[in-house]
Amino acid sequence: MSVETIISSDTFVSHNSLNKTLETASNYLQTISVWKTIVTLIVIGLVYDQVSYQQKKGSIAGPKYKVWPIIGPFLESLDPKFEEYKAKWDSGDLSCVSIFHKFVVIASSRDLSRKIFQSSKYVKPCVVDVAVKILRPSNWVFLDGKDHTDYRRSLNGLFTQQALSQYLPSQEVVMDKYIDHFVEFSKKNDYKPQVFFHEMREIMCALSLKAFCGEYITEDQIRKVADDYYLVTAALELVNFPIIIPYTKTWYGKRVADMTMKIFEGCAQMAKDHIAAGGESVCVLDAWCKLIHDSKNSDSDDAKLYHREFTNREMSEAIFTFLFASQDASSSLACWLFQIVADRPDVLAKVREEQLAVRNNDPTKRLSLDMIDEMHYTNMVVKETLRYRPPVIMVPYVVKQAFPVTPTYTAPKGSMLIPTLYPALHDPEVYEQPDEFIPERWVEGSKASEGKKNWLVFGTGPHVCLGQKYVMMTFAGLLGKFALNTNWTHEVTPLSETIKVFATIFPKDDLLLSFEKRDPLTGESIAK
Ligand code: HEM
Repeated sequence: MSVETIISSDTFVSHNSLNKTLETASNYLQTISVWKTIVTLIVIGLVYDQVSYQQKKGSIAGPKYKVWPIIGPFLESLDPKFEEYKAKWDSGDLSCVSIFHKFVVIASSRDLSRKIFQSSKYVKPCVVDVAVKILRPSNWVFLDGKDHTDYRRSLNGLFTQQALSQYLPSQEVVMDKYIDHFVEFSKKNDYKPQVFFHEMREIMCALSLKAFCGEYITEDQIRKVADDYYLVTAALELVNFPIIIPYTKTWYGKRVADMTMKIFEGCAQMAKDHIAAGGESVCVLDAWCKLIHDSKNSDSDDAKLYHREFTNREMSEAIFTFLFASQDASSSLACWLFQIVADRPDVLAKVREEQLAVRNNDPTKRLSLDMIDEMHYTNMVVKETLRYRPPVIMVPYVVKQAFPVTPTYTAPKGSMLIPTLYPALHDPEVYEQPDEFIPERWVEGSKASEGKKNWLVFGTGPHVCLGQKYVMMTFAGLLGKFALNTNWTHEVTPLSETIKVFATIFPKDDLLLSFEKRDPLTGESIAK
């Protein structure tokens, strides 16, 4: 047989077998049904999902496998439980969970949390997709890096001691109004304790709106925003549909946000006119317009921040972020503060004693920043409430580029990285008996007051809370006035100390209270 014959017969044989193979494959392909293809794709998807999870998880704590493929613990995340979060924090300094395609890393030690807050090169605040639509893409809160730092500098001036003291008189008017309202509300229920969760949200909203917009916002507008604002919170929950479909939560939320920003736009114009006419500054919008106005005659670096036009729309968007940032956290603090103090008559007695002392026994004396600075014990009570029940327990950030969080773990780009606040604020090394409420732990020079690294209530780093001084001032003033002018009772239920997570944290029984008017000098309840 010639070489050619061998080659050609071999070729013939291989052609023959190739044809057979193709035929068999084609027959096979014809026999497999669509569902088999789907099953195969699903299996590939599941395997990919598990492998990708293992790769991202590396050595940190977390479920060995995604127990619920693809969705992960999505169903649990719809109804988050504080105890489940706590178990997660206790499972390791870094732990993880994967929901759908989102890989989430949770940092629960003080130092890792601080590191994340301060690593703006690697992370930025994580906002739910729909937030951009509700708060609008042009909103300053979505700025990052230097743009964010510069914008923040222009807002810092609105929350200095001097600026805050201007807002206090109109805030005090709101406090007086709500003292009467809480008493009236209680009277209608024969002074039997009833749910005060909604009333606390309302007073917080009214206080903020007065501080932000002063007299430019009407009582009706305040009531409307206070009534509807919860729809914005619901629309911005971590788990929500990213597209706005009519008559869904996000649609209602956007409507309320637009309505509120429209009101703020009008207020911004009124503030501009008022300051241009030489008017006094009494609210955040005034203070902002005044800074812009005064900067015209200066070339300092700070003044240059205001050398451009701030449109009414831009100002309204910023004011909306203040309301958005403050409403849930402040309502949470208000609920815990009124509950905790009512349950501890010794604490309330000390607050009352101090309140009379700082007013030289004249309970009609109006609030001032100097007076609030003298309320050492009252301030400690507010601070201890923030430590004991920090309104914000975690702050979600997103990883911009692979982030070596520890020498052995790098958080992948695109993952969610969550520094926690609660564990640092319950660290037994800094706070003895961390689960006890002890205002005295904050006396000057104490371990707690020196442990500044643990004080993460307001975050730290470039995004640290803009309103922290405002919070301390408002709550010391508020607690003082209620302590002097009302006797309030709290009905303790088995759920009072159980923590409910709704963006921030609240007592699970929604806070059952009743208020009576009190004579500030004798302590007697005033005629019903
Ligand atoms: C008890 C009340 C409050 C608590 C516990 C609280 C807590 C926080 C926390 C934890 C952050 C994130 C910080 C970070 O990422 O490092 C934050 C950010 C912020 N807070 Fe507050 N906050 C409160 C009230 C307020 C109020 C009353 C305002 C405004 C008047 C406000 C304005 C802001 C703003 C604008 C940011 C974002 C800052 C930025 O991205 O640069 N907060 N807050």
